[in-house]
Parts: sequence; C-alpha cells; structure tokens
Amino acid sequence: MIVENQIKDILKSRKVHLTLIDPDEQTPEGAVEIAKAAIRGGTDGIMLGGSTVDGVDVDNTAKALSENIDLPIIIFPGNTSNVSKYADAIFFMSFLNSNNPYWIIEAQALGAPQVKKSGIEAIPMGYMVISPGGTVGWIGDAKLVPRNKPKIPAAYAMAAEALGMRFFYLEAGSGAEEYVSPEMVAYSKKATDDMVIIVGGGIRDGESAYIVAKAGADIVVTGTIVEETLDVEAKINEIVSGIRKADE
Ligand SMILES: CC(C)=CCC/C(C)=C/CC/C(C)=C/CC/C(C)=C/COP(=O)(O)OP(=O)(O)O
Ligand SMILES: O=P(O)(O)OC[C@@H](O)CO
Ligand SMILES: [Mg+2]
Repeated sequence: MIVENQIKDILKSRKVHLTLIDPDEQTPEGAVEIAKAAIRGGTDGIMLGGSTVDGVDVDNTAKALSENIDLPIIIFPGNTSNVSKYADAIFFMSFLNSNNPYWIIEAQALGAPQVKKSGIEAIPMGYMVISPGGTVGWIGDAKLVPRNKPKIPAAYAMAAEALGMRFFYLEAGSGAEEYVSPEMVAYSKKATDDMVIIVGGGIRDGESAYIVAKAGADIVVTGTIVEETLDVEAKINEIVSGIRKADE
C-alpha cells in the first residue's frame, strides 16, 4: 500500500507519530538503532532529513533503514540532493512562507526528475514555518509567522488545499524553545476539509504531544528529543502515550 494511504488508514482510528532522524547526526547504523527503539516505543514511521544535510548521508541512511525496518521511510528534504530510491516516499513540499522562490517552487522543479526516476511516492505538502523557526527558518528565508497569529497559517492551509496539497506542516523549527500553539493548530485544522495536519518543532514530552494532538494535529513529529535522550524507546513511548490520550 502506498504510504499516504497507510497513514490515512491509521488516521481513521487514531493519530500518528513520526520520528525524524537527521542523517547529519549519526551513522546509518546508529540511525537503524534509533529507528528500532522508536518502533518499540510505538512510532508509526521514520522521516529522514535535515536542513543542512548531505545527499550521500541521506542515501546511505535510507538504504540502511530500508534493509532493517518495515515501517514507512519518508524523506523530509532539506534540498534537491536529499532524494533516495531507498525511501518509500518523500514529502514533496513547498515552503509556502519563504521569501525566496527557490524554496517555493524551484527546488521542487529541480528535484522532480530525480523523484520520478527514483520511483518513490511524492506526497504533496505545504510547509509553513512559525516563529521562532530555527535553522530552517533562516535557511529557507522565511517570512516567519508570529506565534500568536493563527489566522495566517490557516489562510495558507486553505490555499494549499485549494492547490491540491494534501498535507500541511506547521513547523516551529527543529529544537525550538516553544512548539506551535494549540490555537494555531486548531485554526488550520478547522479551516481545511481533508488536510492532514502535521505539527513539529520543539515537542519534547508527552504533555506537549498531547496538547498539539488534542488541538487538531493528525501527525506529531519529534526529532531533536531522540538525539538528546539515552532511552529512545521510553521517550517515544511517553510521546506516543500523550498522542493516544488525545485520541480518547
Ligand atoms: C521537494 C524537494 C525535492 C525539495 C524541497 C526542498 C524544500 C522546499 C525545503 C524547505 C527548506 C528546508 C531547508 C527544509 C528542511 C526541513 C528539515 C529537514 C528540517 C529538520 O531539520 P533538522 O535537521 O532537524 O534541523 P537542524 O538542521 O536544525 O538540525
Ligand atoms: O527536532 P524537533 O524539535 O523535534 O522538530 C521536529 C521537526 O519539526 C523539525 O523539522
Ligand atoms: Mg537536526
């Protein structure tokens, strides 16, 4: 089954957790160990990417993961080089609030032939970076959305849906001090009909995962916390439990 349908199938009964692995931060073998622990902790899939990552690292890590785990591997591209045939899918994303057309449509045009050639599934996604925005806000030349202005990303979410995008990512930036506010998540969710709302950046514990999931996130992403914790399984389990609580 294609990854998008797999995710949407799960969403019929509960919300989804994805673990972001940054190929910059460990060896492919290390990534496999983290992914296995995250799977034991209850994650539903692995996102692979970083805002400054080398394509060779993505490819090697995707290969190692594909040989060792069964869950979907989805590329979260930092640039056109981050395409790998070893992944199952790629979030084919447009950085909607970038000031630079490169991140809105040029990188996608430059990357599209490779995606086609690799045969991996492209999942159309609008990507919206909210203050503080972190490294990705800086690299992507973002016109950062103020944290307390939920109507702005909601309008972008509506536009993205009208353009045919099926996923919409609210990003506070990897390792952000503050995650996206629940009001902002709720506005974007309510403004759209069938959009899968993804929320990430700065989510570190079960409570914050619960708050964004309860507010309307369909998918909660955590990345940095995995790099910082010794017991990945227990940490992911805590976050997944928070998400499950929002399902009740
Ligand atoms: C669809 C294709 C082929 C390319 C799209 C490329 C686009 C639009 C990228 C958006 C801008 C960008 C740099 C996104 C990076 C997203 C990402 C992988 C963030 C997570 O990165 P981390 O590695 O966790 O953060 P640090 O780099 O701060 O560690
Ligand atoms: O690393 P964290 O803060 O979990 O953020 C995850 C993701 O939204 C970053 O692109
Ligand atoms: Mg990182």
